Amino acid sequence: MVSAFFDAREQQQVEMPAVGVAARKPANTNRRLRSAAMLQALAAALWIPQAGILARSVGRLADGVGLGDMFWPAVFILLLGMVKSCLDAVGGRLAFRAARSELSEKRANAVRLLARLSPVDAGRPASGEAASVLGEQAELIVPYLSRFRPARMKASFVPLVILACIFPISWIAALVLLFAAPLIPIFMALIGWRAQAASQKQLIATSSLNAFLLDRLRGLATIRSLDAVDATALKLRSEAESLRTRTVAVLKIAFLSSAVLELFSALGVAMTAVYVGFSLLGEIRFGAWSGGLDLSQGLFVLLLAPAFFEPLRELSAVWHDRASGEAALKALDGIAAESMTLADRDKTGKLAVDAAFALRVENISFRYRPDQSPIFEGFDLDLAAGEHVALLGASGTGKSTLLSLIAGLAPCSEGRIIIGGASADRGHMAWIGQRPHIFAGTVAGNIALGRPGISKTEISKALDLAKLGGVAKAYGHSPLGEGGIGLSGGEALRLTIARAACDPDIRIILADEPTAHLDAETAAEITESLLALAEGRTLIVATHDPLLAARMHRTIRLDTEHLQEAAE
Ligand SMILES: Nc1ncnc2c1ncn2[C@@H]1O[C@H](COP(=O)(O)OP(=O)(O)OP(=O)(O)O)[C@@H](O)[C@H]1O
Repeated sequence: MVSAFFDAREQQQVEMPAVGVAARKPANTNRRLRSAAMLQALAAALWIPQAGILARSVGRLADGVGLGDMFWPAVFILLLGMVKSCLDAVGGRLAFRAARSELSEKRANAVRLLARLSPVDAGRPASGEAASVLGEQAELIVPYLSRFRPARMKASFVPLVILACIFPISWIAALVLLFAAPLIPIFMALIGWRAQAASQKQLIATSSLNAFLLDRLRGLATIRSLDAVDATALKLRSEAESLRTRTVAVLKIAFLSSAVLELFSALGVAMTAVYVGFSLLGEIRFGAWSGGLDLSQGLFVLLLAPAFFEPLRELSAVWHDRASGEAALKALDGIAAESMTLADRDKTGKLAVDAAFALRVENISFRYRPDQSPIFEGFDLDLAAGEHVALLGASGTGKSTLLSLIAGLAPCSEGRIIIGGASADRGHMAWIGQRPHIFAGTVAGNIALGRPGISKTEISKALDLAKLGGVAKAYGHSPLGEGGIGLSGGEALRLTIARAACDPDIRIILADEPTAHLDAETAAEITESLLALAEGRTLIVATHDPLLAARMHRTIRLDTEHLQEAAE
């Protein structure tokens, strides 16, 4: 078996919580994000009445009104300031919460889809890449939703309101702002296209560096033994260098967009200030409906001019959030796209759980990739309940593939597999693979695997059946190393047999070359343990071992050209 090296039960346990998380539907995130953005835009627009009161008060002071008359205007400005801060804070908080709940939903969905992926699919995303997208890159969605979206709404609403307030006072000031403003979005859009492409490349580089690193760390022993450390280090360096280049490219674009915006907003404000200044000095007598600007009007226009550009500057500051956020959303949504998924199996309660299961493979066809020649085409197989069968055949004839299809680790393109009279879920099957995963933990913990209702007595019975008592005694409460360090290949296999022996619901045992790479004595012991486990259960073994095959009720030869069945 190429990659389905884990216990089918473990796969199912991983799948369950993810489905549970996805089932909790958060409240309408888009609606919450819109309300948050509106609150923040309203807060920004409150500067207009503040500026109006301030300009009018200064004008009245210049006209000789006493300071005592400034009390109520000052109170209003203060009150408006407080309301503005509150609205901004509430809007920010709401946006952040909505963004986080959207992220959680997207993550749960991606995890659910990942858990549905077939472990025999060579095209599934690398673990490092999936971890990077889920853990690191997904976080970029939060600033995109909580900062960019409100900033975009502010930028499309506040400048228009300010323009509508300036226009009745001075059409020329409004015109200056109107001409300066569109240049900003045009340049930002031009830069934005490049920014998004650069961000996407940077995220891909991050994912591939993570995937590369994890893969090479797993194969460190092989790399050392083949003296390929230097070559691997060089490759790692070149991957890191490519990530550095792409990160710098993203930063360059971010700086460029800020520079463009600052330039145009500074020009717009400066031109307005020049006009207002000369107008107040009486040098310019056009552009205002009333002939010239008075101090209050001039000040009002001057106070609003920077506020006109402020939302656009804010938008520019978070512009790169959009590029990285959209790239992260795309990565998260596409992480499990176009991959082979596990076969759909009904979880039926009608199965007779106190008996072994019969198995019927009906006219199945299967290939891993569309460009590959079929491994099975119109293939049939019938197994009686409790029957023990060996699958024989030259390497590559599809023995492991057939076991995977029966386990539901990949879907058949045609035909069906009927187990116990129905489509059974994987909970009733045990997978004894060549490369069982052993977790860092005690022997007993590795057998129980946290499954509820497994008592100490059952574990000790399972240890006896798998002839693993000696090892468990020697380790006691000391943990095994990660990946089964401390166990021999044969002992690791026995541990898998013990795991299955603890589960009373197991009705079908699928064993993929359980005696491969073992010496004759250990192979014979494993065979005995396997037969003891399979008592009263249906057993299918893919093997090249004639001694193991001879102990089965029946052997079935899989050949590429034809299927030959030999009676026992
Ligand atoms: N995950 C996979 N993706 C694509 N092709 C695969 C995959 N796993 C196996 N194959 C191909 O499918 C064919 C059948 O492989 P399979 O592992 O089922 O053979 P097998 O009879 O179990 O071989 P062996 O006795 O060497 O274990 C082979 O040609 C193999 O290259």
